[in-house]
Amino acid sequence: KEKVEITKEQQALMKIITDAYNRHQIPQDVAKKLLQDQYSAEENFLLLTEMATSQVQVLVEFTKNIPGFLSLDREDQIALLKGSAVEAMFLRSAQVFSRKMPSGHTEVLEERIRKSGISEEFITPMFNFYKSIGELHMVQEEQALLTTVTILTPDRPYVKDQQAVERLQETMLDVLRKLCVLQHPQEPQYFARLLGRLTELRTLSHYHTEMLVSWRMNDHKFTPLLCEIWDV
Ligand SMILES: O=C(NC1CCCCC1)[C@H](C1CCCCC1)n1c(-c2ccc(-n3cccn3)nc2)nc2cc(F)c(F)cc21
Repeated sequence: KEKVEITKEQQALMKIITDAYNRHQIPQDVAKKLLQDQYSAEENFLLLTEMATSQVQVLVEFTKNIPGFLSLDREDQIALLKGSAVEAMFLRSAQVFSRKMPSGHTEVLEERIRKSGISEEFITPMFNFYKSIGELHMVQEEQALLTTVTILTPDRPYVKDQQAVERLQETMLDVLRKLCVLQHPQEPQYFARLLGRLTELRTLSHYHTEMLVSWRMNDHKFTPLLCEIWDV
């Protein structure tokens, strides 16, 4: 039975990433807003575009704290951000949905999102993903590292130096693997389950353009930043 040990530098790396992840929360708590009031499809769409725009800005700040990210080729940094922004947004949405809330709140939140204007066909896969993330009961270090691993995906479109990204991602995967073994000793397959969610996340993210244009309203407006990031 090999003894799993997180080295001093891996400890330091995890602290930098987790602190950065927690520092860059979304300004106002979208869940609280959705629990307070019921909004029209237009208002919900505007809320989504506002939240998504600020999430991209938060993501850019977060990546600056990933050791080694700023040493990557500048254009590759952009390609990684563009390629992971939608996945990072769904991952953060899943983490918001999975937060412990007073009893009954999650049900109200789910109902508000179901009725927000998203077309029916995407509701099930989205909530299946949210619930599968919730079942993992990730600690914040795991959440931060999972987002980092998602950002450092070497095979995003237009990445030139994939090996450099692969080396960074492997560094993060090694820490995440050890953390999973230490945090979930009863579940030797936990790390594999965690990575399996990234496959589910990529599939869900394939729908996002269709989800946007099928939002139950006319004349969908996007911010310039979202036009860059979302293929709309
Ligand atoms: O604001 C949200 N998510 C943000 C984004 C940035 C980071 C923090 C959360 C939305 C929200 C905007 C208002 C209407 C109702 C949905 N949200 C979503 C969501 C829904 C659809 C999409 N789409 C992406 C492409 C097409 N649809 N993205 C996120 N899931 C959520 C889960 C929550 F617990 C939850 F609280 C909100 C959530």
